[in-house]
Amino acid sequence: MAFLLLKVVVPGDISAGFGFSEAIRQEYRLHRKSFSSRKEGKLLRRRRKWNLQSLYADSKYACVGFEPERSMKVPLAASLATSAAGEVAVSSEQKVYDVVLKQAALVKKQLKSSTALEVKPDVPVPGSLSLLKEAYDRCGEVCAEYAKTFYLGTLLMTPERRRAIWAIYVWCRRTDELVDGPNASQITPTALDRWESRLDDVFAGYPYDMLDAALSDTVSKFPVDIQPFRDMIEGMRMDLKKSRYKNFDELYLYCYYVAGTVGLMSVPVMGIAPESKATTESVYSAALALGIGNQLTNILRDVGEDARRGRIYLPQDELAQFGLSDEDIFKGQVTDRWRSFMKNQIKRARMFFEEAENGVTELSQASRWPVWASLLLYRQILDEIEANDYDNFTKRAYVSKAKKLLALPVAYGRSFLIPASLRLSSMKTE
Ligand SMILES: CC(C)=CCC/C(C)=C/CC/C(C)=C/CC/C(C)=C/[C@@H]1[C@@H](COP(=O)(O)OP(=O)(O)O)[C@]1(C)CC/C=C(\C)CC/C=C(\C)CCC=C(C)C
Repeated sequence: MAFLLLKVVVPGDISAGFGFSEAIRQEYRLHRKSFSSRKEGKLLRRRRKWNLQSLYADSKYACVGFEPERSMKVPLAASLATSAAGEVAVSSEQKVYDVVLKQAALVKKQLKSSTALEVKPDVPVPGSLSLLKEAYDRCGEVCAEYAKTFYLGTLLMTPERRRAIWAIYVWCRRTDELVDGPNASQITPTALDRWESRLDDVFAGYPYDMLDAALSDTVSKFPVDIQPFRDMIEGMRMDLKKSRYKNFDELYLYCYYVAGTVGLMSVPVMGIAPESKATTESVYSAALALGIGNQLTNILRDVGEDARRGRIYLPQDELAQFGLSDEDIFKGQVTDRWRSFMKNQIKRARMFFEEAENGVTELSQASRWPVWASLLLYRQILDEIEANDYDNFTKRAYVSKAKKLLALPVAYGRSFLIPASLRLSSMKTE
């Protein structure tokens, strides 16, 4: 299958610093509060910006509880830092947050321009409807083959949303296969450029094959923007040329590219609950957080496997803070230093999941189950790493079938929770 996908794609060629400072806590609370009402959204956004400006002076990754490097403790304007060479550097979080704002604005614009998030009807061209159905069915099959639990979860969604999510899933999977599949060694930056121009064609309504046709149809019906798709390809480019991450800022950007983007692609399809009072950008931020949490977990689970491929995704400066080096990772011994380092990494990943939780309740009810399932199951991998006494060098943490089965009804139950924005606003008026 992977080979088939590849053939289609490239035809022809082939703290110590983890203290949770008061300033960070405030920003974190403020961010959570932004679920309280759309009306408050504008003000909170302005305050969030302001907070980011002030917080960036002494902290980055406000929601992450990560203490800044000392060199960042200088007044910065809107998270802009001036490098020694005089260039203005924008933090990864700010860059990514700008994408979140842009995505949220796009959806709001579409909402205003009449049709709301209603699915546009199929235009009946003789013969094309059955072809399209076949294309979507094929996407469903791929999804069921690669991600059974997730596939099951999508069955509760409305048929239009379900098939659109399958189409997005398949595009993501194919993109990932380019750099992670069996033929990854043959992938060049040029092949990725070609994949990106093919993506342009998909968005312009000129699909290359059946699976693309499903995505073409999806993006014509839902307010899905091309940017997160482009960014995912950028993440794959990054993976081709980079095997070390200096600090969390670099890792955060990578995680956004390869996983945060999935959240941004999915929300316009999943839809926000009509009764939700959350701001659109807060829901997007939560979606981003879930993607980042998933990817961080993925990285923590696969430390040994990645090291055997010569890759270390863990932030180098944080490893050094715990007296660890690349050599220690390659040796793969579970020492007390490693345990302490891992405890902090796990804590950070959990904070992203926690940030995502309120957002899930804001999604349209029928879309929540697969998202809860994904959150609960992926987060449990962190518990399994702990249960393995942090040996992620020789053991692959996994969630047993029994635990998976147990998580599904829990996820189902949670999908009936009322949106956090309603809970919080009713708490305020009581
Ligand atoms: C309901 C749901 C989970 C929807 C997302 C569906 C979708 C389009 C998934 C695409 C996933 C994919 C193939 C991404 C390619 C890049 C990649 C491989 C990312 C890693 C995923 C897991 O990979 P893999 O299958 O290889 O893992 P295993 O080794 O088998 O464990 C990632 C770790 C990231 C995936 C990111 C998400 C699933 C983000 C989900 C976020 C949302 C759906 C937003 C929800 C909304 C709110 C408001 C919280």
